Amino acid sequence: YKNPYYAPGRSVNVHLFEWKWNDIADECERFLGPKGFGGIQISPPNENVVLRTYNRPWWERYQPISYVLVTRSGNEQQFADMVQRCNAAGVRIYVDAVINHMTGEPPENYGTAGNSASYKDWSYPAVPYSAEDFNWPQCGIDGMDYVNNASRVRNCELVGLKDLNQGHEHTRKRIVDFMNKLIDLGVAGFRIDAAKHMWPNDLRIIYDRLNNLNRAHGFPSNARPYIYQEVIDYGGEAISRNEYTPIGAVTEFLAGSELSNAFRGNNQLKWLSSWGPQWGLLSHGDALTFIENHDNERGHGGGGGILTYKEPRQYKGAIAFLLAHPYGEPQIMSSFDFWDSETGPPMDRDENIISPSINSDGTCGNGWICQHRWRQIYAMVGFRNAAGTTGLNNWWDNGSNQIAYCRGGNAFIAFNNDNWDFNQNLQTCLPAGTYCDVISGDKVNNSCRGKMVRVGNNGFAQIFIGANENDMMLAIHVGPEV
Ligand SMILES: O=C(NCCCOc1c(-c2ccc(O)c(O)c2)oc2cc(O)cc(O)c2c1=O)[C@@H]1CCCN1C(=O)/C=C/c1ccc(O)c(O)c1
Ligand SMILES: [Ca+2]
Repeated sequence: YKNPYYAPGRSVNVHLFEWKWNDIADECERFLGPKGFGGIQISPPNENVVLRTYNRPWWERYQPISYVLVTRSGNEQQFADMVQRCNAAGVRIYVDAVINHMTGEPPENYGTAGNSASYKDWSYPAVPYSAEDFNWPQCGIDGMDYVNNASRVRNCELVGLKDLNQGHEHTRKRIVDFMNKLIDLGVAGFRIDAAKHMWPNDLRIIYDRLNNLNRAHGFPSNARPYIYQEVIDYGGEAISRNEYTPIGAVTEFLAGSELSNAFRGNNQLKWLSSWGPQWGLLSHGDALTFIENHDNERGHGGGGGILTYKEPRQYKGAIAFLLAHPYGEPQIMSSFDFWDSETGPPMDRDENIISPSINSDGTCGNGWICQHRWRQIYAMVGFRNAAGTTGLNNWWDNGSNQIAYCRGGNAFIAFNNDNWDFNQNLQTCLPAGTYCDVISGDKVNNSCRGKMVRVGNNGFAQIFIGANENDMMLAIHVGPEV
């Protein structure tokens, strides 16, 4: 359950938050495939409640009405078409699975597929779920439960959302059928939303009933779905992410909080020489790493001070470090612009999601940020692919915020977060030759749009990063990006 089954040579997952299936399929063929992305996390594909009263907040997609595959992102046929086209382009699809709960008791009682629910009777007829499928007695999780009552965190309601009982056979069957349908359509795995709120043993039983990945989509035989479990755990709670690592990978929130802290300048970059489990992070094979996610980029997913696209220079630096370092399975966020913690995706007056527009320089418009299309970010996807399975070697630092390291003999990166120039003759570990710094400009048929770096026969090169340059890092690597 810990293998993403990326196509050969690919290594990075991008969360295309709230994108429509048709737009994702197009993006796989026109950008993500060619640029060497490994996979996409998509928004929950199952019917969610229509929260018109709150002006369609982003979190309505985390309030299920049924497992019917119709949302504002598209219908089942468009979903199947997206998976088929993305797999054909070498890009995997991971589904955000909301299986801890259904809706609460919002003013509306119908969903994006037009199905209704009657909350008073605990009835969700389009699944179908009834009272027996939920945890009793009805109770609410309060703040203190997170600290000292693990059972209530699992068996009580998260912000009033009706809490399913994954220990009940019928409920399990409905969940397993939902996930197996997606596997048979060709997806490579799942993000398990709110995993902290479900018993690990119930989850294990559910995972073990999932089908092997569909070989018609290019997966090897007996390939188990990739499972990464959302467990928000900064320490100090009754529930530990270590309860979930035996059954799948886990979202490592400390990666984002620690790298945000370091690249904000609150911790010297030199300390990152020991980055990984020595920092208290999960072991390598268990960790899905990221800077920010769809929840904490809005500032209330805990951890505070997480870097987002709103602070581009430090943000790009932190992402470059995350992607350049061998630790973890990294995921990057691709957001729409927001100005408060509720804002939903860009929509027209009929509340349909508006597609991203693609500008002539390759960036997005129509309210979409498309971080994955920022040169400094997609360049680091190519860097990580080129680094492959190599480790980290030849670490160098200046004792404060200038650092550099190699990935085997394949790649070299340097960072300057001090306020004076980085100007050093360093070992790049690369074969002699001329390389383009992929951060400062694209490499276009063997000429550099940005800086050029000349590596001598001994692997050394003069590395310069001015303190006031647009970006704080310089990255060079061998071979193709894909
Ligand atoms: O103020 C809110 N929520 C209370 C604070 C955040 O608590 C939530 C957590 C949560 C937060 C911190 C934890 O340590 C934890 O164990 C759980 O996970 C969720 C997962 C869901 O599928 C749906 C939800 O409504 C939530 C949620 O409200 C607003 C209004 C309702 C939705 N919401 C939100 O803020 C929605 C947040 C949300 C939605 C989806 C997610 O995957 C997520 O991580 C957070
Ligand atoms: Ca629960």
